[in-house]
Amino acid sequence: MTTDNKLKPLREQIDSIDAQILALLNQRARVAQEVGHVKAETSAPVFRPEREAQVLRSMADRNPGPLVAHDVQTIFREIMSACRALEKRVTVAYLGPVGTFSEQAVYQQFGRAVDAIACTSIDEVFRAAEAGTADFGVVPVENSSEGVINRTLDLLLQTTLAISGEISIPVHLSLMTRSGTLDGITQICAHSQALAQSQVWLNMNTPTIARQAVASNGEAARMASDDPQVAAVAGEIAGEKYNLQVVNAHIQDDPHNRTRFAIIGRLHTTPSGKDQTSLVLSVPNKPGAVYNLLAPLAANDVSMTRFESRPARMGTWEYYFYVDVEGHAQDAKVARALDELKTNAAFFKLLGSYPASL
Ligand SMILES: O=C(O)C(=O)C[C@]1(C(=O)O)C=C[C@@H](O)C=C1
Repeated sequence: MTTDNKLKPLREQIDSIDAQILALLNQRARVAQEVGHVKAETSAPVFRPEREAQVLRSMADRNPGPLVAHDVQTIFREIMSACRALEKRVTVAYLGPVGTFSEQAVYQQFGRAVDAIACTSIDEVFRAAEAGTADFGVVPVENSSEGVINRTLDLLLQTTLAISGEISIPVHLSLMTRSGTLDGITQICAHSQALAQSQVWLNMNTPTIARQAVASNGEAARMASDDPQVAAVAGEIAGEKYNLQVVNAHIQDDPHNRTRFAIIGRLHTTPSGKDQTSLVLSVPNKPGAVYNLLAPLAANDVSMTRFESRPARMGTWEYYFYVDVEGHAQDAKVARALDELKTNAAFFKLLGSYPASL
C-alpha cells in the first residue's frame, strides 16, 4: 500500500473528530454567550482570572495524554479567549512595541482574542488601565537574572489598581539579522537588560562588534530590519514580526531565565484555590523592626515566597518591603496574618490576591 493509501483512512478519522470538536466548541461558545448575558445584567466582570486558572488546572489534572499537559493548557487558553471575546473583547495595555516579551506575556495570559495596546512606557500602561482606556495592563515586575523592574515597583505603590494576576514566561534571546549571518554587522542592539542577560555569549562570540542599548528588544528588531549593518538581540517573535533570520538561538547566559509580569486592573480577583497575595510594607527605623513585622506570617502558618526592599526615597534610610505570600487575602489564616501585619507596619498596602502562575 502507498503512503497516501495508508494515510487516507487515518485522515478521514481526523476529519470526523474535527467535526465533532468544532460542534462542541460552538456549543461551549453558546454557553459562554449566555454567561455573557447574565454578567451584562449586573455589569459583572467578563475576565475572571480565578475561573480561567481553575479550568486550566483541571484540564492539566484530568489530561490522560498522549497530549502533554502544557499543550492542553495552551489549547484551552485559546478556547477560553475566543469564548470570552464573544462576551466582550478585553483590551490590554502593555509595554510595547510589538514583538516584546511583554506582548508575549499578554497572549500567554489572555490568549489571542484580545485587543493588545502597545504603550511606550510602564507609566503609560498604568495610566491606560487607571483611566479605563484599557481593561487591564501588563507590566514587567522582575527578571530572574537581572532583578526587579524598579519603575513598576514604584508605580505599584501609588496606583489605585490591584494586581489581578501574574504571568511568568521563559526569556529566550536570539541574535538575529536580516541575512541570518554577521557579515557586515557593525552594531548589536537590544534593551539594556537583554544585553546584560547575554553578555557572556556576546563577549565570547562577538567581542569586536559594538553594542548599543535601545528602548526595547522590539525596537532593536525593527532597527535590524531597516539596516543590514545592525543585529538585534531579542525574542524570536520579535524576529518573526520583522522578518529577521536567526544567527544564534538561546544566547542568554542563564538557560532558565524568566520574567514575571503583573496584570493590573480594577478587578479584585476572588480565590481560585491556589493563590498568591502581594503587599507593600514599611516599618519605623528601629532595631528588630523587620523581624517583628514579619512575625505574624510565621505565627499564622503563611509562607512568604518573595521579599524585596526598595529605598523609600524620603531622604531617610527607610525602606518599602514588597512581600508575596501564599494564599488569598480572603483565606482565614492569610486574613488573620494581614490584620496583624497592618497593626505592626508604619505603612501597609495590599496590592492584590490572584491565582499563582501555572
Ligand atoms: O465562567 C465565566 O465567567 C465565563 O465567562 C466563561 C469563561 C470560559 O470561557 O470558560 C470565559 C471568560 C472568563 O474569564 C472565564 C471563563
